[in-house]
Amino acid sequence: MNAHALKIFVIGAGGQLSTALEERAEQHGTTVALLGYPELDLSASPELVETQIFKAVSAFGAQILVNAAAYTAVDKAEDEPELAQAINGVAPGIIAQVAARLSIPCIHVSTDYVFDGTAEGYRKEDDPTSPLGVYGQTKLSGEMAVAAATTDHAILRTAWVYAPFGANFVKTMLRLASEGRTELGVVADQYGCPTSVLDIADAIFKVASNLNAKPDDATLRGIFHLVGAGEANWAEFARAIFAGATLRGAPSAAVKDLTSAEYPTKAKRPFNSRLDTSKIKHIHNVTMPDWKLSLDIVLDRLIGSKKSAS
Ligand SMILES: NC(=O)C1=CN([C@@H]2O[C@H](COP(=O)(O)OP(=O)(O)OC[C@H]3O[C@@H](n4cnc5c(N)ncnc54)[C@H](OP(=O)(O)O)[C@@H]3O)[C@@H](O)[C@H]2O)C=CC1
Ligand SMILES: Cc1cn([C@H]2C[C@H](O)[C@@H](COP(=O)(O)OP(=O)(O)O[C@H]3O[C@@H](C)C(=O)[C@@H](O)[C@H]3O)O2)c(=O)[nH]c1=O
Ligand SMILES: [Mg+2]
Repeated sequence: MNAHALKIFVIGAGGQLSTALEERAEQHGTTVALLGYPELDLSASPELVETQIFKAVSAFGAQILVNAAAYTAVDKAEDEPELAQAINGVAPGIIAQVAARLSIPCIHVSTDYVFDGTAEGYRKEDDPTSPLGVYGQTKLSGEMAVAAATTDHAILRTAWVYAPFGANFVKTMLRLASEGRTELGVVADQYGCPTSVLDIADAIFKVASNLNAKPDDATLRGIFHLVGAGEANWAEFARAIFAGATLRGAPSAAVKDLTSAEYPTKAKRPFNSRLDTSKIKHIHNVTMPDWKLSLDIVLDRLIGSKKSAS
């Protein structure tokens, strides 16, 4: 182990992002420690949550604190607003307070669902927020709690996250096809930027290193949009997944375009979730790959490499 390795403490374990951070720590020359459920329950009393996190983070001697935990069940959140608010709205403020007490930067992760998706084009960091549902509302209050607790923060808004592990849209599509579904209806009127969690993790290591190197540089702090390059609607994303599955000899399904009205869900989703990433590129020198290239990497891990045509 590198004695000079940056020490990063991650809240959350077993989720898409926490798993990716753990997996990629070494190749970034960092040492990562994680604390997640069930050892830590972010919906427990704020006093208990703060005590547990403070103890673990200070014992590790962390130089950066990353919150990778969240309540991410968008529809279920409509029925459990208090639980979602405790985890997404309140806990991030406690985590950021611990970072402030220890004088270390806090990196927090948020979502495109803080926007209502009614504006055209790509959203910038200071565009007005207006979440449509409980998940987005609670994530927005988490952003505000972090900002209120410490100026030494980076809030990274990402979207449409997929990974070779955990629960995500790519794995859901592949599973439905492998269960024998030959046609799937998928919404084609919600647009956004699919993002590989492997790219998010790489960006977080870069941002962590920048924050650590320049503790007094305010321009490195604040809100940043961090999504895969390019754009898609969910039906296009599904078609790309199945095209990749076919090339790898795995089961695929035909995709039928649906409107959101034809695919009713408990929570409303934004129609336009496209995020502009020029700020993080300019300030942190983070360039996100095209989502189609990153999808290939994730599909290689999930179902193997492409079969050669000859
Ligand atoms: N997934 C997506 O499409 C998107 C995610 N984001 C944001 O990215 C971040 C990472 O999300 P991602 O990794 O994809 O999410 P996952 O759902 O894969 O992981 C969430 C993690 O939070 C943990 N968690 C949930 N409840 C608690 C609790 N009460 N106490 C402690 N830990 C808890 C989960 O643990 P357990 O599994 O044990 O419940 C899990 O490890 C989150 O901030 C999310 O809001 C933003 C945009 C899109
Ligand atoms: C499974 C399925 C989903 N859909 C639709 C529902 C939804 O509009 C879209 C994607 O489905 P999901 O369940 O992955 O959507 P959802 O859980 O809303 O995904 C969101 O998760 C949270 C955590 C975020 O922060 C967002 O960025 C976004 O990634 O596709 C279909 O149209 N057909 C299907 O067969
Ligand atoms: Mg979901």
